[in-house]
Amino acid sequence: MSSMEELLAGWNEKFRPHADGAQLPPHHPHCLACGPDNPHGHHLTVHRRGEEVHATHVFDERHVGAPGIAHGGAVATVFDDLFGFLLYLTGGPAVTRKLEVLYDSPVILGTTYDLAARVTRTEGRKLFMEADMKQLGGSRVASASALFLSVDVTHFNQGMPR
Ligand SMILES: CCCCCCCCCCCC(=O)SCCNC(=O)CCNC(=O)[C@H](O)C(C)(C)COP(=O)(O)OP(=O)(O)OC[C@H]1O[C@@H](n2cnc3c(N)ncnc32)[C@H](O)[C@@H]1OP(=O)(O)O
Repeated sequence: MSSMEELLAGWNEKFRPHADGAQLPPHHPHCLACGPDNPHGHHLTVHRRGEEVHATHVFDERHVGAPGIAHGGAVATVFDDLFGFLLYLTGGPAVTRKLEVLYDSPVILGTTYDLAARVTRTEGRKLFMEADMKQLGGSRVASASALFLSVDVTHFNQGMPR
């Protein structure tokens, strides 16, 4: 089976309907944000909650920017990937065209944060999304908005070894 055939076979399984409350599958085992087999990754676990996706996350020393504080790029990575989990609810592949992050307060290493994301609007191939990151039961530390564009699964052929 070629890599592309394997990708397509796995893809169909991932896009089956997921029950409310269910843990959603990682994009692939080595995904930087959610892949369980990526030693540098965030190992994000994400659940469906109604029409939103939710995660709790603790940034660690691998994600450090200023001492004790998460790197802004690491925070953006987690938001981008969380948006990627909404595709299991919208039912088809899409990729990030635009991502904007607002950093309200430093994201502190070793602290648990709650994240939630939702689709706010669709327009043809365009998916507009919003997300926020909060201290547990507390105030918002960052928010993000994104535009994803739906693509055919053959889009991912561009990353296959030649
Ligand atoms: C298991 C497997 C793992 C699968 C793993 C999935 C993991 C998800 C992980 C998280 C997500 C990622 O990191 S994804 C990786 C990062 N992103 C990427 O690599 C994407 C790179 N960019 C691209 O490949 C391309 O630019 C696309 C596909 C995004 C768009 O190219 P295109 O298909 O040619 O589309 P294009 O004609 O430019 O635009 C389509 C429509 O959108 C509009 N449009 C374009 N940009 C904008 C904009 N900023 N604001 C408003 N509208 C816009 C256009 O005017 C047009 O409107 P109209 O004329 O139609 O009205």
